Amino acid sequence: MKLQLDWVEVQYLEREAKETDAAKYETSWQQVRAADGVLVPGGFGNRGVEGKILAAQYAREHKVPYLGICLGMQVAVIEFARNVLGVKDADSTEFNPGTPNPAVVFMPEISTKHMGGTMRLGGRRTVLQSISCLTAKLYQKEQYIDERHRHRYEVNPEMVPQLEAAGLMFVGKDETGERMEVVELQENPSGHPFYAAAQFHPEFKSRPGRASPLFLGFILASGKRLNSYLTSRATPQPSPHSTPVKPSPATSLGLEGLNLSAIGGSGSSSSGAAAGSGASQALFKGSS
Ligand SMILES: NC(=O)CC[C@H](N)C(=O)O
Repeated sequence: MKLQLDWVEVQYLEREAKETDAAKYETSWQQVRAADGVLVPGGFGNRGVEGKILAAQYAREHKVPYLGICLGMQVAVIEFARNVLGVKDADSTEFNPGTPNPAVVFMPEISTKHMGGTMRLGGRRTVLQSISCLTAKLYQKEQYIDERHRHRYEVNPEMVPQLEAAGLMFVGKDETGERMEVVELQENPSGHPFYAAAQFHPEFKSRPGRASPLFLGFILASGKRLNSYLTSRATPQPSPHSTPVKPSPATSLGLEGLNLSAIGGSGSSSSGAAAGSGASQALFKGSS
C-alpha cells in the first residue's frame, strides 16, 4: 500500500467559492472525492471552518474514514448537530459568540477576556466509556488513556445526551465526565469504517515507528486493512508463556513502502497546517 498525503485549501470547499473561485472549488472537491481518508487537524479562528464542516459531513455520509483532531473533533460535532439533529444553526462560540445553539463552548471556568495562560494544556486523563469502542481496541486499553491537550473550547455537555441518542458516542471523557475527549460514530447502524475524533492531540505523543493508535487506525482503515489488523491482534497467543507481543511494526501490517507526501495548502507547511493554520486539512489517498 502506498499512501499519498494531500493538503486541501478548505476555504474553497465553501459554497461561496463556487461563485468566487469556481476552478479552485472544483479541484478542492475533487481532492476530497478522490481521498480514501479525511483528516481535519487542530486550528484556531473561523477561517475555512465551514469548509471543514462540509468535509466532515462528506466523510460521515460517504463512509470515508475520518480522523478529527481538536478543532477537527469540534467541527465533527457541529456538523452532526446541524445535519443529523437538525439544529441548523449549531455552532461554536469561538466562531459565533452569540449562537443560540452552541455545540461547542468556551471552557466554563475560564475568562473569555484573558487569552494568556487560559488554554487547557498538557497531559490529561481520558476515561474510556466502553471496552468495545475503536479507541479502546486501538490503544489496547480498557480503562483510560493519557494524552496531551491544547485548546480553549469544548463540546457543550448539555448537548451530549441528544447527540448520543442520535448515534454520536462520546467514548472518552475526562475524570469528571463533563469534558468530552473522544467521539466515535456508533458502529451500528452507521456502518462507518472509521469515524473518530479527539479533543486531545494524539500527534504530540506519536513517534516514528510507534505511531499513535488513532493515526494507525485511521491509516489502516483508509487502506481497508483495519478489520484484519484488529482481528489478528485479538487472536489469543499460542502459549501463556510466550514472549509478550510488541506493538506491530509497519512491515507486519502490510504497510511497507508507506509513502506520505504533503501538498501545501495556502501558506502552510505540513506541521504549520496540522498545528492550526485554520485553513487546511489532510486527505489520504491509498492505492494497492
Ligand atoms: N488546538 C486546537 O485545535 C484548538 C481548537 C479550538 N480552537 C479551541 O481552542 O478549542
